[in-house]
Amino acid sequence: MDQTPTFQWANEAIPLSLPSKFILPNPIRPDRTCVSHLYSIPIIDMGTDNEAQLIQGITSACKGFGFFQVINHGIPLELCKNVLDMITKLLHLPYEEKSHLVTTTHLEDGKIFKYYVKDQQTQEKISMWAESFFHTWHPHDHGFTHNLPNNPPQYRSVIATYATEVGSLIAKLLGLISRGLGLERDYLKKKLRENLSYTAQANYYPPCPNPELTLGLPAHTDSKVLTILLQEEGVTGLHVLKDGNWVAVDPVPGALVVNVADQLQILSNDRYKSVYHRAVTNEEKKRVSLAMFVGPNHDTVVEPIEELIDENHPALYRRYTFGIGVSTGGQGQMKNH
Ligand SMILES: O=C(O)CCC(=O)C(=O)O
Ligand SMILES: [Fe+2]
Repeated sequence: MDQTPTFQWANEAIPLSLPSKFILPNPIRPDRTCVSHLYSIPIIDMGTDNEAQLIQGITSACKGFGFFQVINHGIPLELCKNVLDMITKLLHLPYEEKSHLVTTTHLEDGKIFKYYVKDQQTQEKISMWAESFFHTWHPHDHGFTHNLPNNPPQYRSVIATYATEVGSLIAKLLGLISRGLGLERDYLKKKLRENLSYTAQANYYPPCPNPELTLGLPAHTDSKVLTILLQEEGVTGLHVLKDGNWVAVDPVPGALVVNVADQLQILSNDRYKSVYHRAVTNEEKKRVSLAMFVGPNHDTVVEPIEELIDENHPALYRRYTFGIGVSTGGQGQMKNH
């Protein structure tokens, strides 16, 4: 039984100083790493009529940053707000009411998990200052909502509506990304056998007494194909690695953050990069985000796209079956979704 001071479930009072089990070793503390304000990730207007320009913008963002924000994406902003509100309500429930959802098993469907990293020297687990609610989803088959909590009462219906909207956005983005790679619009969809797997992670970062000593999520890349991240406005927490510096991704009102994940890097034979990112915490404000991941199915074969390989661009990855090739790493450590 873990006797160290409890984390801070979202609804608990914040302690005056950070309990030791959250304190990261020096080299990976966020205050030790440089945060650059020289760059910001590209903002792409999905509402444009100029598709050639849209494809060009997405292509250059996938090559340069591996991240971009989309505006005029077609998902009602009111719905996005409701999603973040539902997540906040869920994680604000008294611990007794949500304890049945809490797990120590990584990636359990419909469960709340707390990430940790292992101290390289002592092998001790260091907890992240966050709660993450993980579940599967599907754009059309809303049966997945039975694995979601029924309190708050609208949680299931709000996430179901959002899932359909995000599904359409993903379909559109996969088409534009395919075109940007010089391929037919439905290439990636077909390559992934139209048989995609969908997972989601809602993250809640309570205010933290010493944000310089801990993280909300450690540096990681996402393991699927594409991630669509909805983040709360008015508080910055996401950092993206660019040329060795961390770049803060300030929320743009109404925008969603899109990032290339590992399988798209492999499919594109490294034309596009799956980039390290992390979440930092904040002294005054809580922060909420929802990452919607789309990836290959367990039995889908992944390999660099044939059309992108020639003498000058030899295949950089071997062919493998997604469910076998993906290493989950240590339980609860990042590489995860
Ligand atoms: O909260 C964030 O901004 C980052 C979330 C994230 O990277 C993830 O859930 O994989
Ligand atoms: Fe991530």
